[in-house]
Amino acid sequence: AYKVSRRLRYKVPPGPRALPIVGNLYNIKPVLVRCFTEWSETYGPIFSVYLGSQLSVVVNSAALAKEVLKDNDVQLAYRNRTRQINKFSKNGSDLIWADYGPHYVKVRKLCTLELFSIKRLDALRPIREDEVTAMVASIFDHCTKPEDKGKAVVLRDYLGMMAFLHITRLTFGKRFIDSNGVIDEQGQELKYILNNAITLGTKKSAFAEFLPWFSFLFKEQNDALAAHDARANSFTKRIMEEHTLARQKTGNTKNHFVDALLTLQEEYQLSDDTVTGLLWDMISAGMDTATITAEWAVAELVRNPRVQRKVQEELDRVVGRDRVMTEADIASMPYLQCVTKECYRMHPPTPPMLPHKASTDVKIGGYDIPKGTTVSVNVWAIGRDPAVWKDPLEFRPERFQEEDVDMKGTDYRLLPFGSGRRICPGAQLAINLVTSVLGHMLHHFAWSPPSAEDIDMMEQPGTVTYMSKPLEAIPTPRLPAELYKRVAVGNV
Ligand code: HEM
Repeated sequence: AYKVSRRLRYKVPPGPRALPIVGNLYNIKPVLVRCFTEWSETYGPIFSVYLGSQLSVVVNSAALAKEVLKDNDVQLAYRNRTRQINKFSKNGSDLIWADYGPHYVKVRKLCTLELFSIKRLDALRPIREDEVTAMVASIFDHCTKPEDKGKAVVLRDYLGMMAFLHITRLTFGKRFIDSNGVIDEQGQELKYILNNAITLGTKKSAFAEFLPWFSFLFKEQNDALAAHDARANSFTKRIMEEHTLARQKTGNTKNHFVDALLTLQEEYQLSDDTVTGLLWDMISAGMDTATITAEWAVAELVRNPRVQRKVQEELDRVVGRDRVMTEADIASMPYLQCVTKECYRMHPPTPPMLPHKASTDVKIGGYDIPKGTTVSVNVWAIGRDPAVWKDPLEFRPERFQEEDVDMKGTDYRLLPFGSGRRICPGAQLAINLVTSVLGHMLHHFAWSPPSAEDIDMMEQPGTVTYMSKPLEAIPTPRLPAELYKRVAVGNV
């Protein structure tokens, strides 16, 4: 009766037929962005989809993205927390899962002014360069072994390790790897926690969130979540204690996030749950995203040798062949920056973004969006929309030389980091890291495909867009051997 009365009161966007109880869980295809893009061709640029009984609205055009992220920014700045996420995030006491309100505003201010300030990003640059050059060194070691010469490497292995070491170092202030290159005991524990979080999110009990009839699975889920929480908390507590001790001993405050948060805890009146939640937010938001973008970028460059050569010409002109590039060189390499942008256009790593939730009734595209509805922006579809991009399926960085399009939230055609008050606070950090990774990879190596077969450019199922098949490519060194050393930094 409630549903019927709601249906009569509201004119919600059209969408695929939803069954009772399961909604559209029965006909959602595994690669979410492709499924949503197909549905937008059938039902229009705004459509409804039911995850169980939860109404979700997906928008698929730049004009509608503006309505969501600008015109109704405040009203759509809540988050939808499932029971499981509520537990993980301690009822949204972090940033990612907090509803918009005084807590959110305070924590967001802390992120903008303190964690992601230009000064701090600059102070943390040596960590980025250290990890990128360490990755280059290990690819070089591998591909120059006589038995591996000319063979393809699985790039994700290297990118994943670099991203793991970078984000954990940035957040927890430690490199969890010993002098033999083996992940130490604490690092193994961290890896376990991260993998377990993914497992918990994909277990059958996670579906119980959408299907109340399966709530008997909650018991199993609750136990697993409590055990996970205890391990993650004890890990974080130990790291925090180590840092507090080191600070007391040396009197020095380091630049990484754990030290920053502990020293600002009183000033910003942050609970322990918020400090812990913020640390894990940075790890979960900042790890896969960089790996995904860099892997797609190299895949595009292997498929487009013309573009690869053009970047290498720019690198040789600006950096030369007798030194290693640094982030400071990026400003002088406009074509490399266009390549990064083109990759974010075609392969945004979190394409339906994080769903926003309506805190009140709003109207989008002339339709009613009742309070409590979740709203997603399909930035993958927008980045490939022929109405706004010429030849959208062609990887052509030159389009950004012809027209400068901002990718940090002011142009609704290109929104890899979202826009408005919930825009990704790590956007500049991510752009710096990915551009630096690409620059180093192309300066140090020429990349070629392992066979004449075209690379599989399909996405993996899920909400983040990993390549369905990890990229394999052959690296051929192009600089003198002494330039392949890790540029290690000490205590940042
Ligand atoms: C390629 C890299 C990245 C991409 C494409 C990306 C993209 C996004 C997107 C689309 C959102 C959701 C925006 C919204 O809800 O409207 C987001 C949120 C967020 N990102 Fe990123 N991100 C990246 C890297 C990072 C990094 C490196 C960090 C931190 C170290 C980070 C931290 C966050 C946080 C904390 C939020 C939640 C913001 C909020 O809810 O207010 N991200 N990101």
